[in-house]
Formats: sequence, C-alpha cells, structure tokens
Amino acid sequence: QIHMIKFGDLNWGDSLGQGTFTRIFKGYKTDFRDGEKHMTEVILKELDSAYKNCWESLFEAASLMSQISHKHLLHVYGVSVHGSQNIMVQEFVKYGALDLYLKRGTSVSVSWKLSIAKQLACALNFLEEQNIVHGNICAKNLLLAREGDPSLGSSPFIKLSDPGISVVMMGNDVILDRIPWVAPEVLDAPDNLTLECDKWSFGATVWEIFNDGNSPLRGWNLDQKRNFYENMHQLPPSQWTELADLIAQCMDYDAAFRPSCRSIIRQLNSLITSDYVILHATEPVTQ
Ligand SMILES: Nc1cnc(-c2cc(N)nc3[nH]ccc23)cn1
Repeated sequence: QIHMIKFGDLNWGDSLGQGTFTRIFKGYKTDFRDGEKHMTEVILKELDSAYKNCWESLFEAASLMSQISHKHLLHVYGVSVHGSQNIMVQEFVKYGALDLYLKRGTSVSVSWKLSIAKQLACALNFLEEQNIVHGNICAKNLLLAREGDPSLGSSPFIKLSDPGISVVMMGNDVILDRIPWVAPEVLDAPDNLTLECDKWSFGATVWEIFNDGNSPLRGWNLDQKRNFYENMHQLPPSQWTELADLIAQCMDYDAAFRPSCRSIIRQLNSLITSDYVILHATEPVTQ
C-alpha cells in the first residue's frame, strides 16, 4: 500500500546531512496531474548501503506513516528502489528539525514552546487512537513547518517525522545511546514497544523544548546513561513546578502510571492558561 516512485521522477539537490544510517538530500519529484508537469519539493532519505538489511524496517516505518494522515504527521510520498539504492521520499518541511532550530538560539516564548508541546501531544493522541506506536519521539524528529510570529500572534506548526529504523534492529549500544528518550522497559525488551513508551519519550522531548534544544544527559557515556536508569534518576526539573510535574508523570519508571494522552492535553491546556505564561512572555535570551 506504499507508493513506489520511479527513480527517474526524482531530481536530487543538495545534501542536507545524515540521519541514523541514512543520507538526507533536498530534492524534487516530478509528477503529472491533469496533464500538467508538477515539481514537488521533497526530502530524499537514502539508506546507507551498509545497512541494506535495515531496509525492511525503514520501509515499514514509511508504510506506517503513509497509511495514516494527520496535520501533525509528516507526509511520506513513497519509496524508490534503484539498484542498490533504497530511498524514502518525504514532504519537505521548510525549517527542518526542531532541535537544531532551538540550538540556533532563536529566542522563543513559553507559549511558543507550549504550542509545540500541545501539537506533539495531539499527534500522539491520534497515533494512540489508531493504536500505533511511533517509537522515536524526540525533538530531532519534530520538523518545523511554520516559525510563528509573536508580533502577528501566529503560532508555530510542527510535523512529527517517521521513526526511522526501529530500535529492534539496532544493537544494545544504539538503544543505550537513546537514553533518556527511550523508555526504561525497552532496554530489557526492545521488541516490546508500547504506547506508554511514546509517553516517556514525550516527556524527554518536552524537556528538550524547554531547555533550548539541549540534549538531556549530553556528553554522557553509555555506562553513565545506563546508571541513570539503574538508579531511576529523573531529568533536572524545570523551575515551573506544574511543567516539571507533567514531565515527571510522563517519565514514570512504571509505564502503568504514565498519563493518557487526554490527560497530557488537559494538563498542557491548563499550563497554557496559567499566569506563568504571561509572566514569562518572552524569556530573556540566555547566552
Ligand atoms: N522532512 C524533512 C526533513 N528535513 C528537512 C530539512 C529542512 C531544512 N530546512 N534543513 C534541513 N537540514 C536537514 C534536514 C532539513 C525538511 N523536511
């Protein structure tokens, strides 16, 4: 049910960097609609030939995302296979990955951050309703389609990218390196990804959004990361107690205690209307 795209219909542009086992290029796909030639901006994700055996997992991730459509889920046009090249063709999202956008130091307001968190919660709620586990929720996989302009009062708009190659295909080191986004229970059973795992990752992603895109536990080695879970540590809490509480609820070591998406959305709505937002309208840019 995933669309197969003819390699000849793809035009390759600049390299935009690397994903996990993939190279990312800007590009265009040609298609003919009502007798006219259309060039659509796309992202081409080419799987490194060394990881050919992961193609099936990448293909599954693409199929998953192309089966469902939602305004906050990245659109996957299809895949193209050309000799040893395996390519996923995705919609191009103008401002790219949220973690890089935040790291570039663009100063954004608390309500901007809450708006992003709520959009991600809505995407997760939609996936939960379809009983679909994403498995790789993180700021790197949030793409910014619209910056939002505080002076115009227009809010940002994000799209959740595909999960990429499943952790099931990865070695234990890659799973450990995904601490603190990967839920603790995944370390013991990587092939048992549940909806609750996405809630844990949601908590870590909200932490990133409110920490200017800085990676939590940045620079820690795999042993330190393993100890973080073995000692059941939590990420440094925000000064905003209600936000810290929501993150801690999502990052509960007991999956059964993590809140439902409905509860997450309700709590975000109450944060959005709280006085804290007015008091911290535009955070001073911390250099
Ligand atoms: N589905 C996607 C994925 N990545 C982008 C993107 C946009 C941009 N401005 N710079 C980038 N640099 C690397 C990737 C990227 C766009 N759309």
